Amino acid sequence: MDLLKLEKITKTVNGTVKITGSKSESNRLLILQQFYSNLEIENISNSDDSELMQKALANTTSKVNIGHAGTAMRFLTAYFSVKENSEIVLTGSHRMKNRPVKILVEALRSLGANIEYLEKDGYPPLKIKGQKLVDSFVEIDGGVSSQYISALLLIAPTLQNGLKLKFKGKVTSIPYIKMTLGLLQELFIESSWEGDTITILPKANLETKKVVIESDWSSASYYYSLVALSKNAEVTISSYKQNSLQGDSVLAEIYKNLGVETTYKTNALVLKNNSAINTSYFEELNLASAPDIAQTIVATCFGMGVACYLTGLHTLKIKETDRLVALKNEIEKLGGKIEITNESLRLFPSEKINKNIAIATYDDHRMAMAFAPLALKVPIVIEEPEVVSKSYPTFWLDFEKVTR
Ligand SMILES: O=C(O)C1=C[C@@H](OP(=O)(O)O)[C@@H](O)[C@H](O)C1
Ligand SMILES: C=C(OP(=O)(O)O)C(=O)O
Repeated sequence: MDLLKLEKITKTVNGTVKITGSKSESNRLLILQQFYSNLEIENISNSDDSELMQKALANTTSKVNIGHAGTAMRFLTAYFSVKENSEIVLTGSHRMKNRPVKILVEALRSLGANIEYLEKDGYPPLKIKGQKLVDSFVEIDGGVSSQYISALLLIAPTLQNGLKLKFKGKVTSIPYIKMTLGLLQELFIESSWEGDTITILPKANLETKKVVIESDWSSASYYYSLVALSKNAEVTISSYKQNSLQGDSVLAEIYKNLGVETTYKTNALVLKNNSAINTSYFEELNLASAPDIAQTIVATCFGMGVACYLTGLHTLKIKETDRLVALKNEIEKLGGKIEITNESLRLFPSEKINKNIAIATYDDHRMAMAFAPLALKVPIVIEEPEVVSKSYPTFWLDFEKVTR
């Protein structure tokens, strides 16, 4: 097993880092580029998930393997369903074969798609025969993963009559749906969201258009954590926009309560530690809109000895790993006290952190990156550190740059 031993960081965290483009925006725009070939994209993410997406779209064989990339799996299921005269087997890693796609497959089938399960009912691998979908109304459960909704919205403008999508029940991870609508809007595709229904109008062609992708906000979370855990720290990260399409930009507000001040300076974020902590903010924090930063927040709060009660975590169990269980296991190894349910997590304040603990990462990039900043408190070991490449391949180089 590969291990990365991180000595205790003694330096004040300081430096400048350029972070790759948002993987969520990249994977949406890559799909849209297939439909609108004069769309130009700049600052595409260099993450494994976006590289796998590009490879899949360029594929000329009968099988595509998208590894651990959830967005690629879901968006490509919709994409291959409308790619006329194509026939493809879409598969992924062992974990991907256990991440559900039934809600999306049923919605696509109701629009006329031809999709078959090759192993377990409701899960990849899928055999997809692409064809013209004639229907333009779909009803879908929005409470399990917003990726199913985004997948449908991405193909919607190519359908003859566009799409009316009606939600059954609650909707989760809403900012990701808004991101999809925001990108469609940038391509002059008209949409509306009224009550429980999203309507997308058809669009056949696009005038030449360039979109510059903002850097990844989920990746920024690890710098927020480093700055929160290090007095006098100052880190500049680029390139960010003042009006982000990424819901994880809520980090600026959340970490303000952990003593991190964010300033925008010509496309960059300057993060400074001002030690002004507001522990009551964490008495109940609902993360249904920003599930990917839950691990970072738990690790920061643990390192700072701040109690937190996080709710809205119902999607964490079906991500790269069951993130609730993974967090419980690793925080307990470090000597912390933590309780979990299927949708919430309670961390108790702790003063002591065990040294030289090997953190298991469960094929989950965010477990590795979220726990690394704890090296500011104790020497710590990260197992299988290369997992970071799923979203942030140069993470360890950048981490080194600001901490050593
Ligand atoms: O649409 C997207 O780009 C994403 C949506 C979220 O998933 P869920 O909607 O399943 O929570 C998020 O966790 C994932 O990392 C990326
Ligand atoms: C959940 C994530 O990704 P995905 O669902 O796209 O695999 C993530 O990046 O944290």
